[in-house]
Amino acid sequence: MNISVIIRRHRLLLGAGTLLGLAGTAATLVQPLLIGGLIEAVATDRPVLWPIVSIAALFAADALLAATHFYLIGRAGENIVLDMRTTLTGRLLHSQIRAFNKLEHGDVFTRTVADTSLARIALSSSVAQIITSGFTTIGCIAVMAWIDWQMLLVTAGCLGAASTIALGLARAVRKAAVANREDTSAYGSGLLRVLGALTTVKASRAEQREEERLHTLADAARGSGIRVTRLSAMLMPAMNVGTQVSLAVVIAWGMARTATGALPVADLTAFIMYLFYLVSPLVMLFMSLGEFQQGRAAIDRVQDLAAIDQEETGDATGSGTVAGAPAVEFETVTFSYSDTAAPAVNDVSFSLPATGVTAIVGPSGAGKTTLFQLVERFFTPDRGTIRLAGTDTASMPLGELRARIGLVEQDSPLMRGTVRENLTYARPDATLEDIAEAVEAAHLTEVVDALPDGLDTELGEGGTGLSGGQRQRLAIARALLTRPDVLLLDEATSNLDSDSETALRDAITTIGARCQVLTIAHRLSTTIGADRILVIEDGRLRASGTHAELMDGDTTYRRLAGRQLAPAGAAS
Ligand SMILES: Nc1ncnc2c1ncn2[C@@H]1O[C@H](COP(=O)(O)OP(=O)(O)OP(=O)(O)O)[C@@H](O)[C@H]1O
Repeated sequence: MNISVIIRRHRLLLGAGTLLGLAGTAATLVQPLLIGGLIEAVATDRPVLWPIVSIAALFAADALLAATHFYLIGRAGENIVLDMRTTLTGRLLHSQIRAFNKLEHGDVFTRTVADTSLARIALSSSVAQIITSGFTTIGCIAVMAWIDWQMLLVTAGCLGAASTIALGLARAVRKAAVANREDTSAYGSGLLRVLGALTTVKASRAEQREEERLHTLADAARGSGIRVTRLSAMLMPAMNVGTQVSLAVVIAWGMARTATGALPVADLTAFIMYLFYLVSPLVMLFMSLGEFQQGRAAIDRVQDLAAIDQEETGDATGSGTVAGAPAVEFETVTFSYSDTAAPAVNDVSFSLPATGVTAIVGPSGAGKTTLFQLVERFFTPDRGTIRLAGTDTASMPLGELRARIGLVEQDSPLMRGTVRENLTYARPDATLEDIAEAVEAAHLTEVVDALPDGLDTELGEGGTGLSGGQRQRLAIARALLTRPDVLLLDEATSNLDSDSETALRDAITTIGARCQVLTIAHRLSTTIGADRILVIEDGRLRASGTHAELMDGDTTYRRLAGRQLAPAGAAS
């Protein structure tokens, strides 16, 4: 994301808002001169109607310009934040899984929600404020010098000292505010971490410990927040003292000079009014500079996140299928998660026909899930080729590749929403007949019929409201709705009751008749019923065959089958 491109896109609104702000400032600056003129007219007995009308018109113009300036800059700011958030969410959704896995979710949340807001303030109101306050400050000083340069020197001395203190304070406020943002972000991340595993926290009786940890984090945020308030609280009084001292000096010296006739009363009044007008823009200038600095730090954080590596979507050169080709083919595929790690998949080759059930078995950490990640192109192989219906997946458009595959993960992520919304997530245009067919193939018809509102039953976060087995079969039905050529299924390791287990096995058999089902099997009943079994160990394909063949010929399979297959303590 390029911030200057985003600003350029909104330059019209920002420019118009700033121009109106400047016009409003000019209107403010003329006011004391006109009031001085009015005083002079009264003093010299000249007609006062015209000065009064001009002052009233100027007040009205000032109010109108200020309101329009505020609205336009606010609107530009909201447009900028929308632009940044839309770009960021797009970049995150299309990011490479490898890069995304490295991110801390709480931090992503803070950058997307809070930092974009700070960036908005910096890019819209702070910049506009710096320009208009700067203009007012320079304008006031210029007019004051024109009225009486000696009194300006006195004022500059007093206000200059106060400004130096204020500048130091503004810098300290900025530093403290950055620390406060980091502390708040740490509390947010901590909270997200705990809420994401609330059942584990409860089961581990860690509520008290987590409460204390979160309290410590929240307390750190309170501490830095109080520091921001303490420093900000001194900013205004520092400027006020400067103003009061300069005001006292200007009034005393000015009155003495008016008494001798060296300074007209109207000039003294105008000078004092400019002195008042000068203070608030000066404070605003310092505060806006501080805000802008804070915003710049936020912009850096947003830009950092937006630079996340993107998935290659691929071109159309790899489209299409080759008639009669195997559904899935691995040819000497090798893949490591990092340069230093041992290969998670090592020189694996196999070929699977258009239909049937293939079970993958192997000890925990053998590389079974990694095979799925490679088929989906969440990661790309270091060596070798993966083909889907005869076409190299590396050259296939990503959308086409994933449309041909159905993926059902072990913990079957369902989302908050109705059963129907969950089912049609990958195919929102599915008809009622399509839904009924997929639900039937996943052996879920009776379950859905028994739900209080059928397909319209609301599920909780992560699909709560259904049993683990039902959740996984719902995920299978969801995958089936896209009519995939290949269904990748990571069987749940959790113990299913015998009804659920039978339903799952029957569903796999039914679906195996219409596409290739590649399942990471944790149950003996699945491998016994499979057309072929691939035994994976240490990333290598060590054997393949039917249950009977492998029981005879492969020691690893025999050992796993003896343990009923699910790797002991598997937690993948
Ligand atoms: N995202 C990742 N980053 C780095 N290493 C990983 C990642 N995912 C898996 N690994 C490593 O790759 C190897 C294979 O993991 P994989 O998840 O494919 O095994 P698995 O056979 O599916 O295991 P399980 O049966 O326990 O689910 C393991 O050594 C694991 O530590």
